[in-house]
Amino acid sequence: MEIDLRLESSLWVGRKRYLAVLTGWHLQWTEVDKKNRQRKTTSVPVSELIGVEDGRVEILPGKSVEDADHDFTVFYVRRSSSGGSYGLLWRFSRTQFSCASRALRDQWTSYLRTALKTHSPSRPHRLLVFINPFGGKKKGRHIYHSLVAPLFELAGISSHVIVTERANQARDHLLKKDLSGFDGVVCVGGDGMFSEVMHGLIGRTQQEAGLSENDPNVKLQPCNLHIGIIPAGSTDCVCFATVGVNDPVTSALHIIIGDSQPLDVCSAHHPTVPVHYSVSLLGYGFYGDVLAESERHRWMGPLRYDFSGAMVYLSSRSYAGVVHYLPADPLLSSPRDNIRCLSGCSVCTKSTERLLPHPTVSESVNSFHCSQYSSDSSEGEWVSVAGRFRCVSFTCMSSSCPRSPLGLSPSAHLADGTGDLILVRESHPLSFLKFLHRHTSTQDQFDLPFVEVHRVKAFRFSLPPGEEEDGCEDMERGATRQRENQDTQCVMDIETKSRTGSQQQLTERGSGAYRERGDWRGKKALFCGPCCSETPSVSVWNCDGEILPFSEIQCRVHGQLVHLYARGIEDKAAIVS
Ligand SMILES: CCCCCCCCCCCCC/C=C/[C@@H](O)[C@H](COP(=O)(O)O)NC(=O)CCCCCCCCCCCCCCC
Ligand SMILES: Nc1ncnc2c1ncn2[C@@H]1O[C@H](COP(=O)(O)OP(=O)(O)O)[C@@H](O)[C@H]1O
Ligand SMILES: [Ca+2]
Repeated sequence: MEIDLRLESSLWVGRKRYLAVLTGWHLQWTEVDKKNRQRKTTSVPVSELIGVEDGRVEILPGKSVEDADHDFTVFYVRRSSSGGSYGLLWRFSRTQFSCASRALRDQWTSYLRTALKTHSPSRPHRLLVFINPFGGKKKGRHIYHSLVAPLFELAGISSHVIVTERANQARDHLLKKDLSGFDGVVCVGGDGMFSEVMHGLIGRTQQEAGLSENDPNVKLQPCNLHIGIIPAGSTDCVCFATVGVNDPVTSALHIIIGDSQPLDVCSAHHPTVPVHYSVSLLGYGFYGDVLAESERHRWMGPLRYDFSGAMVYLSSRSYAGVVHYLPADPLLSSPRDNIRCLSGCSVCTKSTERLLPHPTVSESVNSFHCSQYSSDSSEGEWVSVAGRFRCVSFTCMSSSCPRSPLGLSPSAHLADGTGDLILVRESHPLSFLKFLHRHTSTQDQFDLPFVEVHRVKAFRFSLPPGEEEDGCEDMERGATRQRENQDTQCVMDIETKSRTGSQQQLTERGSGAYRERGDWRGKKALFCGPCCSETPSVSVWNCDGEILPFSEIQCRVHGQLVHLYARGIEDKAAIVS
C-alpha cells in the first residue's frame, strides 16, 4: 500500500534557504533565493539514504553530535566520477538542515524514517561479519574497523564480528551455528574468503532443505541470506565484477542500502570428493598451475600471481583432455555478442522471469521454461572437443578484476544461469602471450584461431581414453610416475618450503576434503615447479583460488543460487552524478 509521505517546506542549509520536498521515493532540495537558471536541485532516492539523525552530526574523523533542536542531518550515497575506470565509486555525503521550529524538525525526521522503512524493506538490520586477517595485504581488520564499522553504526546496523583464526572457520560456522536473526553475512577478504562463506551458506541451505549437494543432478535450493563482500584480498574478482570497483566504502554502502544482485554458481563434482562451488574461475592447465605455483609464494602477497604467472608461462605446458559441454540457448545471448552485463541487465532480468515458478502456468510449460537450468541432458545435445589445451577455463560471470578490467569473458552475465567455457589449444608461446595480454586491454581475446568460447549450462572434462583417472589410487600412481621422472627434491620443496603456522592454515579451504594443501602435494602431487624439465601430463583445477587436485570434473551452473549486496556494474555514461 502506498503511504502518502509528501512533505514540503523551507529549510536552511548553512545560510542558504532551500525548498525541500520529500515525495514517496525522493528527497530533493533546491536553493530558492537564486535566479531560476542557477537553481540547482539535489535529488536523492529514498533507497539511497543512509540515515537520518537529530542535530548537527559528523561521523568523520569521529562521531560528534551538536544537538541543536531545530536541526537534523541526512546521510546519503553520492557517486564519484573519479576512481575505477569501469564502475562508479560510492561515497557518503551529509547535509545538515535547519528548520524554523523543533516541531517541523521532528516532522521531517519522522517522515524520513518512515520513508526509509517503507521504501527500503530489504535493508539489513543485523549482520554476521567474518574478517580474514591474513587476506591480501593483511589489512582486513583495519579496513573493517576504520571504514566500514562507522558506516554500519550510522545506518543502525548491528553486527557480530568474527576475526577468523583459521581457514574454514567461517564456512564451519555457517554450516553449524545458529544463524537466526541475521539478515546477511559479510566477508572481509578476497575471493577465497567469499568462497568459504558461499560454501557455508549453500551447504547449510541444502542441509536444511534435505538435499544432497554432492549429487550432480540435484536442483539446489537458493540461499536466503545475502552475502556482502568488503574487498581485502588479492584478486577480489567477485567484488569487482559485481560492483565495478574494489573499494570498501562503496561495498559497505551497497550493503547498507540492501542492494540485491543474484549470482550464478557452478557446482564442480568429482566422484570421490565433496562438491565444490565456483563463481569466478574454474581453470585447468595454466590457471591451475599458476595457483599451485603461487601457493609457494604466498609471502609475496597479491604479487604472487604475477610472479607465478610468469614462471608458469615460461614452462609453456599444455595438457591433453576431452571436454564435453551442453550449449545454452544461442538465441538468448552469446559470449561474443558484445553485450556487457551492467546494472539492470536485460538478459539477466529475462532469466529471473524464467527462473521464477509461475503459478498460472501448467507444470509441463513450467518445466520447459526452467530447462535452461536443468542438468537433464535431454534438454540439449552435448558437444565434445578433444585435444591438447594450454588452458580450459570456465566462468559464470565476466570475472573482471583490476588485473583484467573486462575479465576472462567480457560479455558473460552474472545471473543468466549460464557460464562461458574458454578452450585455448596448444599454441606457440608467443600466441598464448598474445591471448593473455589481450585480457589487459579491450582487444578481443577470443578472436584468435586457437581459442574457442562457448556459452554453456554444464560441462565435463576427462582425460583422453586410456589415460582416465581411476580415483585417488590412480592419482597416486600418476604422482609416483611423475616423481620417478622428476627431481624429487622439487616435490618435497613444494611440500615444506616457507610455511609459517598461519601460512600453513592458509592452505586449508573448501569442503574439507583435504585437511591442508600439503596433503595432496605429499600424497598425490600432480604439479611440479617450473624447475623440473619433465612436463607433467596432468594439471589441477583452480576453483576460485582453491586447488582441486584432480583432472576429471563434472560441472553445472545453478542460476541465481546466491544473492549479493550489490547491483552489478553501473554504466558510467548512463548516470549523471
Ligand atoms: C601479459 C599479462 C597477462 C595478464 C593476464 C591476466 C589474466 C587475468 C585473469 C584473471 C581472472 C581472475 C579470476 C579470479 C580468480 C580468483 O578467484 C582467484 C582467487 O583469488 P584470491 O587470491 O583473491 O582469493 N585468483 C586467481 O586464481 C588468480 C589468477 C591470476 C592469474 C594471473 C595470471 C598472470 C599472468 C601473467 C603472465 C605473464 C607472462 C609474462 C611472460 C614473461
Ligand atoms: N585466519 C585465517 N588463517 C589462515 N587462513 C585463513 C584465515 N581466514 C581465512 N583463511 C583462508 O585464507 C584463504 C585466502 O583468503 P582470501 O581472503 O581470499 O585472501 P587472498 O585474496 O589473499 O587469497 C582462504 O582460502 C580462506 O579460507
Ligand atoms: Ca552467468
